[in-house]
Amino acid sequence: MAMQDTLFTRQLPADQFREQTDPVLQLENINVSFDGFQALTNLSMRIGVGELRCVIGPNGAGKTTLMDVITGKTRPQSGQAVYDQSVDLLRLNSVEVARKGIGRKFQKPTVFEALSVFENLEIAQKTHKGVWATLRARLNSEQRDRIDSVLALLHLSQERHRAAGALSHGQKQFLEIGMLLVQEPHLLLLDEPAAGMTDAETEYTAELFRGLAGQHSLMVVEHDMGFVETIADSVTVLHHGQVLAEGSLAEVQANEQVIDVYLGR
Ligand SMILES: Nc1ncnc2c1ncn2[C@@H]1O[C@H](COP(=O)(O)OP(=O)(O)OP(=O)(O)O)[C@@H](O)[C@H]1O
Repeated sequence: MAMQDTLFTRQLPADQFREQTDPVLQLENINVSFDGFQALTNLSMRIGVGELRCVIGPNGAGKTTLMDVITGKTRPQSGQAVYDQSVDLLRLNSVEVARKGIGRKFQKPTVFEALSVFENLEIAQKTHKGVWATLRARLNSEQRDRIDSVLALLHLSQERHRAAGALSHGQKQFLEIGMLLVQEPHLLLLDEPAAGMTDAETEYTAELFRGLAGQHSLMVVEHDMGFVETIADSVTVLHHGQVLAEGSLAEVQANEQVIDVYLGR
């Protein structure tokens, strides 16, 4: 069995009937305003099962607000957000959203610096299951195997006993992705994952995401167009809180409005 297979989200009985075209996430006419400022306007988009979607757009376009809505941090004034075709995300808080299988990585890595790499993954795995009380309990072999595969996948096996604070910036970013993967998410939201990485780390991140897609659905917010070009199945361009264009990378790159507001001539 390939390592990637062992990382597959535990299948639900219904999964065998699902197609990649089934939406894992459906947003319909989302509106968010802050004190009268309209941050998202009638925003609709859907992400398919196993799809790798990049979201691009100028500063202030609403990319972070979009992720905040999906993860229960910001409540829209109106609209619908349905996960996995049945879960109404707008009724859930951030913790409940995470438990449903939506993992989010913020731009700045937030690992526990004083703990080892392994302990960071262990805590992520245990707290996800809501078992703070049993934090001292030993991991079962399945959990340990999963941590080992995640360490290998992220090229962190050699660092397992090192304090997370001693890792390079790029390695911390990988560790944080690992902290999501041990929770077996269906949908991963990643905010500028390649920011501050070396060229080699960026290249490996691209390879990693390509490997994760198919087994997980990914929404990647990214400014680095080179990175977007290497990973994107499909791209959504946001502008002034609205979807300006959506399609394959080639399609959005050829779109005159996208060139004007974002890519430049
Ligand atoms: N809590 C808030 N209160 C008021 N305005 C906000 C709030 N959060 C976001 N905004 C505004 O909403 C708009 C969209 O912001 P958002 O952070 O979603 O954009 P972004 O596309 O993520 O930008 P960047 O690429 O700079 O991260 C911005 O004009 C921002 O100033």
